[in-house]
Amino acid sequence: MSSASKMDAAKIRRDSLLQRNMLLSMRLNNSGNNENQHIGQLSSEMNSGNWRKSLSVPKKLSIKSSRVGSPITSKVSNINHNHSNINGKRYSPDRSVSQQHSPTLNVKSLSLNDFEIGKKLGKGKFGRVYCVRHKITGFICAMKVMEKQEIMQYNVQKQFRREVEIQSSLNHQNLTKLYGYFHDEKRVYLLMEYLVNGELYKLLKAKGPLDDIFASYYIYQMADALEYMHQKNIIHRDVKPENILIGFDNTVKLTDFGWSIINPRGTKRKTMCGTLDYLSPELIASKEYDDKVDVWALGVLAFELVVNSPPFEEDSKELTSKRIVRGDLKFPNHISSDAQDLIAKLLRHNSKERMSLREVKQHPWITKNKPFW
Ligand SMILES: Nc1ncnc2c1ncn2[C@@H]1O[C@H](COP(=O)(O)OP(=O)(O)OP(=O)(O)O)[C@@H](O)[C@H]1O
Repeated sequence: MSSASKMDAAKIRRDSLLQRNMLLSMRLNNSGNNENQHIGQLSSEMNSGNWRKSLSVPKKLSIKSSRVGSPITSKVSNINHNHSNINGKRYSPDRSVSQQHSPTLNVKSLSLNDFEIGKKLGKGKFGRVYCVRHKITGFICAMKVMEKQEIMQYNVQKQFRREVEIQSSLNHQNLTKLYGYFHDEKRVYLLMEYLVNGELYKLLKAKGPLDDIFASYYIYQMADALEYMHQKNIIHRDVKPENILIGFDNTVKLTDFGWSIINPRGTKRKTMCGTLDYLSPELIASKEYDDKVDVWALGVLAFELVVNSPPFEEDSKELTSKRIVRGDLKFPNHISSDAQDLIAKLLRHNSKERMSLREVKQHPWITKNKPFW
């Protein structure tokens, strides 16, 4: 190895360690955070309502460490400093995430009292997500807290059950893992893998557009995740940067399975869903569709990563829809010809002509950039 590449390798290792240490030095505290105090006061007594009914979540919580080994020098290594600003207890500095025990916990027997509640990571339509630490094992994960009343009020019990069932049935390095869930009188708590570097959407806003090395690495990982889902007859239906979280070493993970659906091979769907900029022509035209809608969304994602805006964006929804249906795709001059070729092959109006996810992973844009990941 040349001395320059040795230095690069050392820097990559340092960046990787820095990220890991940031997580380890995270402090968790309930003080000064009313919402957290509120959660802390909750009764942890479990009841046996309908919430458990028909859910096939894993009985055991088997927690594994993050992947170790760094690819590209981290463009995201600095975006997460806010995660270390939590006041309170400090984790033991001599235990890295990868060295944490892999405890096997019975999820059903867990309660809120078993966790220290840390920083609020975000808020969705039906709940808030916190970084939490399991008190006995020291394991860190993300906890999504949802009010039962809200779930019932909006009549989304069925959608919620499906989301939990689908997410807990998936096991892939580029899909956010759901370890399990428990509930008490008022709330349901989902325990998920904690993705330390937040949403891809925020990275794009802060540092986009991405260069081909980063963008191709992210697209490769998403293609692999979607191929795995499609092999299991599951369509995600809401691929977009807001639903992609970044972990260590630029690992990206698809999340939010709220729109995901099990779609047996050969059958077609009709429900309109997703986010306009990422909708395929067949969805816009309310035609029948299949898993190729995710392939289209991957093309929109690839375009957004390298250009920093979605390909058919216009001032109004109507104009955007028209451009999508027309297939009015234009590339800025600076986009590499390999990237253009891949994106154009993903954004084919006729869904049958869209490139397969396997072909995506072997496309020259991917293979030429792979050595630099
Ligand atoms: N596993 C996780 N690790 C780290 N941060 C997370 C994790 N899950 C969610 N978050 C953060 O919490 C925010 C809220 O997540 P949540 O899943 O509740 O809603 P959402 O997917 O953003 O929106 P919606 O509920 O509208 O679909 C996310 O935007 C993300 O920033």
